[in-house]
Amino acid sequence: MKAVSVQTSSKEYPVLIGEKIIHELPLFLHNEFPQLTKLMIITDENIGKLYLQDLLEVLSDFESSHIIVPNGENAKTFEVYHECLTFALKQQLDRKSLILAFGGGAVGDLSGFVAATYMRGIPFIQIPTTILAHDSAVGGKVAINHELGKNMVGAFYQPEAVFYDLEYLHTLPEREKRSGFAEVIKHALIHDLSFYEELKEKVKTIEDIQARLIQPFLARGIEIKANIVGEDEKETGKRAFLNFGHTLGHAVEAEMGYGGWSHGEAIIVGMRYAIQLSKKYNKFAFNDEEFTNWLITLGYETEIPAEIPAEKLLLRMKQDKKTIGSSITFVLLEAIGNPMMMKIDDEALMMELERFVKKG
Ligand SMILES: NC(=O)c1ccc[n+]([C@@H]2O[C@H](COP(=O)([O-])OP(=O)(O)OC[C@H]3O[C@@H](n4cnc5c(N)ncnc54)[C@H](O)[C@@H]3O)[C@@H](O)[C@H]2O)c1
Ligand SMILES: O=C(O)C(=O)C[C@@H](O)[C@H](O)[C@H](O)COP(=O)(O)O
Ligand SMILES: [Zn+2]
Repeated sequence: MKAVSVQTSSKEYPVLIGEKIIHELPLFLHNEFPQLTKLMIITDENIGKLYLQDLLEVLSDFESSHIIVPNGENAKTFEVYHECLTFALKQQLDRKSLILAFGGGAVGDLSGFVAATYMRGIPFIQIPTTILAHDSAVGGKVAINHELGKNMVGAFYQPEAVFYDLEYLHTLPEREKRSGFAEVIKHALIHDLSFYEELKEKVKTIEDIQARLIQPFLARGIEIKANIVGEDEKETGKRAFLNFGHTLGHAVEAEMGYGGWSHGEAIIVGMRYAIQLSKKYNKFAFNDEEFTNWLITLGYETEIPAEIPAEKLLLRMKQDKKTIGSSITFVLLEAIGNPMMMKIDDEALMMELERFVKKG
């Protein structure tokens, strides 16, 4: 088992990573929450079928209820958020109750937002089940989507702990492995050249993204994220680096209809775009061709579907949370491991966007 401590100004908590570590949860609850009244598990249809029964057995000492929400981005809606609050009220959760977010990033973001707002905040624990969730379960960004923008309604609200049991990863479909690995690549690009080189060396095909092999990469990604969030919990400065690739990525997700492209698929294209901007406006020396070929071998889309007009993406990017006034601010790289922020004007962005839209 590996443990990473996240130390933010609002809360310190452990991220426990390893196979079968879910069995440590009851003791943690007994020790840390001696007055615990009820548990409410929020999970989705897939995880509900695969693992809910096991989790209920692990938690048999506790009074618990569960709600099953739709899979994927369909969980991050106002309707589902409202249903969760209604369920919590009907179950009479109180301020000594605790929510368990059991699933991928969508369940984690939704459940965290429910926990942050129910009775003005009750504790929650993340039990991530995807590769991507090495990112989403850590750092306390919780949110639901609005049709006008991704994660537009949310909070910074840290979990009490993250129990990352890697056994769950064995059932992940290939597409979800790929999606999650995109955030691992992001962590390497913004923070650590040798980590990036190691990823290229060890992950040559999608089959290499397996639970056992990926464990140290997930732990490394979590350490990188924990360090950044520890310094800047509420994104007043360097936390924005974790948004590398997301300005265009979120625009693509929204424009494709949430869930049309997965989060990781969209930020791969977003990172390629930010890399091009970095080369052009920030003297970033980078072998883009080699990077793109690696992504293609791993099965990623590297271009934006032709049916999405560049103008619409530009408008979406203007609603990015890093935009101040009407200036779109990008996370660019000076070198691998050396990110910075830069405002880029619309004309330059449009010019570069045209290159990323798939030619019919
Ligand atoms: N809060 C943050 O800091 C942060 C960071 C990154 C991403 N996110 C958000 O996370 C979401 C994406 O997360 P995700 O990729 O984990 O997606 P997800 O939660 O939508 O899960 C993806 C799919 O995989 C299925 N699944 C999950 N675990 C499984 C398992 N072990 N076996 C089989 N199937 C499984 C789910 O049911 C779903 O259909 C996006 O909404 C994104 O915006 C948040
Ligand atoms: O934790 C962060 O900070 C991130 O930016 C991590 C991102 O991978 C994640 O997708 C996050 O939800 C994006 O945040 P947003 O503020 O752009 O919605
Ligand atoms: Zn992300």
